Amino acid sequence: MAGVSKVAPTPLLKDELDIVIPTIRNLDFLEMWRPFFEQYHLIIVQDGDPSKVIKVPEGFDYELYNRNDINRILGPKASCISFKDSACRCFGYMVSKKKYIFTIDDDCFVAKDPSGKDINALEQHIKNLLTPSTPFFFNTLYDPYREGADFVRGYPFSLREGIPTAVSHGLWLNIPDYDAPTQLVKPLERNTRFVDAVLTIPKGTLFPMCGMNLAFNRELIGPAMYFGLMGDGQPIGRYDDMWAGWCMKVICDHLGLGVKTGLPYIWHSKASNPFVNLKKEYKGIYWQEELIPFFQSATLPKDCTTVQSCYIELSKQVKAKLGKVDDYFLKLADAMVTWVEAWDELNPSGEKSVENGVVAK
Ligand SMILES: O=c1ccn([C@@H]2O[C@H](COP(=O)(O)OP(=O)(O)O[C@H]3OC[C@H](O)[C@H](O)[C@H]3O)[C@@H](O)[C@H]2O)c(=O)[nH]1
Ligand SMILES: [Mn+2]
Repeated sequence: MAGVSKVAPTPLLKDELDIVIPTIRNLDFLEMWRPFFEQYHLIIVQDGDPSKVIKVPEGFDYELYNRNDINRILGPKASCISFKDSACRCFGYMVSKKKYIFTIDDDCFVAKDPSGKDINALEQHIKNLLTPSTPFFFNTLYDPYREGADFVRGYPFSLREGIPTAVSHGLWLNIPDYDAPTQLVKPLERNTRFVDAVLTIPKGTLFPMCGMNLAFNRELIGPAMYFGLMGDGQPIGRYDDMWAGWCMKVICDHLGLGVKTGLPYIWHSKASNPFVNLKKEYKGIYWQEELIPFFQSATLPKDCTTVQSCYIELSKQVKAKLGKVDDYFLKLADAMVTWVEAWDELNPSGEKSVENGVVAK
């Protein structure tokens, strides 16, 4: 029948996916997401003062962890989980028992597409994660697995099967995720451009991963999604997701896993204070000129076939090569090891080898 879509509906994955929210405030923002989120289990990571009561709207199924809970559950290993920084969200990844994670900030709302339709960001992330990635050869018509698109002429047929997708990186309308200097120079700039595309990030290419609107396959890449030590007592902030993205991408490239960016958009409503952000970011702005070459040249041995072994190997290289940049990286390298140890303690199902993107049973 004309006009009837033959495309199978996107699976809800409602029993296979947790939504992780880092927060310091009441979660009224969930009211706007209710049609899309109400069927899912939420993991709320409450940052800051544990005695503060976080109000969650009625009807949501959730577990909430504050700093006392993190300390109780992890004991001394809690030292690897940031305090007073959104990086604390990674604790939610660790305690989840589900195959997929979607993490979103509490100042991110439902955006509308150019037709005015509400965007179900979660549905789009699920589509991105359930369809393969194509990091080895660029498809100029963007996502070839999308309805109404395909591989273009000249695309090798031997590469059209693609590889499993580990990470889906969404974007933001309204307040873009700019660094503090850019925010200061362009305080009124708003992102109004809706680009209707999903791209695989090519193998060997790093990217700035933002944790605001992010989903991933926890079974494929979970142990690499450590949002590095930031916030209270740390010399840097707002590089937690960047650190995770660089470590994750090196490991995905090594194990044959894919990373996508683009749709879905959320509406980012609140610009955080650029002066506060500058204080948090400034060391990262010059450190990253040494960090990026490190990650660009990082190689992992063939016998690193699990995410955990890759991550431990990467932590050794961080300690050996970035300690000269600042002692902070010696501490971060140790925290990376603590994170994996804590992950394995809470997820005793054991390390799984990943060969060319396929998890060994
Ligand atoms: O100490 C804190 C501060 C905030 N949170 C929670 O983290 C989420 C992001 O906070 P906010 O929207 O205020 O900051 P942004 O600058 O917009 O965040 C971006 O940059 C920093 C991070 O990389 C973040 O992922 C980016 O989105 C929000 O849910 C707060 O409640 C916290 O847990 N602890
Ligand atoms: Mn925000």
